[in-house]
Amino acid sequence: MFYSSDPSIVCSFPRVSIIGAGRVGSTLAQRIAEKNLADVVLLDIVPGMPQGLALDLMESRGIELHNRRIIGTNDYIDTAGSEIVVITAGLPRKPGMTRDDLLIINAKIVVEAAKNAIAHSPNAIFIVVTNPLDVMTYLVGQATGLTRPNQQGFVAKHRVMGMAGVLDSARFETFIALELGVLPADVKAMVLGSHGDLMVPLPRYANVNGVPITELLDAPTIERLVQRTRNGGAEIVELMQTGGAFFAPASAVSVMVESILLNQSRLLPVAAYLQGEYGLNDIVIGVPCRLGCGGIESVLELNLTNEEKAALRVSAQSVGLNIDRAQEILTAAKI
Ligand SMILES: NC(=O)c1ccc[n+]([C@@H]2O[C@H](COP(=O)([O-])OP(=O)(O)OC[C@H]3O[C@@H](n4cnc5c(N)ncnc54)[C@H](O)[C@@H]3O)[C@@H](O)[C@H]2O)c1
Ligand SMILES: O=C(O)C[C@H](O)C(=O)O
Repeated sequence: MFYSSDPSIVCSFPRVSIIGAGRVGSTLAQRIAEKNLADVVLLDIVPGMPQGLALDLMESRGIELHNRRIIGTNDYIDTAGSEIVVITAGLPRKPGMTRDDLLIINAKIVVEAAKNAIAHSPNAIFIVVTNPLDVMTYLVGQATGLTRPNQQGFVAKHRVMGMAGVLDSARFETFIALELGVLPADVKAMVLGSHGDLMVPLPRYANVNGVPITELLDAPTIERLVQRTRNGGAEIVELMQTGGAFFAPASAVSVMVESILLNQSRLLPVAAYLQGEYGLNDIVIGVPCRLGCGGIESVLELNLTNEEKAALRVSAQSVGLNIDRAQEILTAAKI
């Protein structure tokens, strides 16, 4: 016997919209659905493609034992009311390119995506993935208005962030675990700064179940692992020849989504809009943040050495130059 439902009770799962249903976007949709975190809307400009991916993912639900809905679409109207919007739309780099070489082409795509998404989900938290990551996150902050003061002078910068540090840290942890032959989950590391050659891995903070790696590895070995981490994205681009990494990037975004939706307050390296933290202003760069239901709950200011501070500053300067470049291009194109 079924009881009739009370119409005032609305049972709904959170909704995460993913703009760009390519390799990172579609893998992320799978991770979110299979972790039973949220219903997913996959949006892409290619007609039929996100719809096909969504149907394929829906058909795996009975086998994977979850009941999350996955919708594929080319229309932002279907993203309405999303708690989180993840932007992966844009081109990946090819062998020989830097991430900064994607600046011009991806800036326009990302700004358009951000404007469309916030128009339909005004309360959403934005997670940017598209490269060059720090600059794209800055542009999303501007395009959505989240990093500008509203009429009451309030800046909703906690609702916009970029994913890079979780991935770069996972790479550093992987290389440490491979070197030492230990379980990857026992290794903890933190990589700050921009998502590029000037990223700032922090060996001082890396450890295996609390034992600092400086007690387990000699300085030249640590330096080799740091350099491999800095080159981690390019290493995969060179091997694959047709685009970049997507399994680990999707895992990295999914832990950020999880920490927000489940209000876990995890301390993760996140590309955040800074207003004075670490002596940096009006810039997006990777720093340790607590992620909870409101987005970025706080930025943790580590007691960095002078050398680490200088590396972070150099990293931020290069992001700043590219932000200026992107803004000139967008202004010239009247976007
Ligand atoms: N931050 C990171 O750590 C990280 C990690 C991996 C990839 N990335 C970046 O993420 C981006 C996507 O990578 P990918 O491997 O998924 O690439 P991909 O080519 O597989 O997918 C990109 C998708 O974006 C879509 N797209 C293009 N313009 C669009 C628009 N205007 N609106 C909606 N969709 C649009 C394309 O049709 C394509 O399906 C790249 O810029 C890549 O460099 C960043
Ligand atoms: O390296 C790339 O171009 C993709 C991504 O930023 C990565 O680090 O894997």
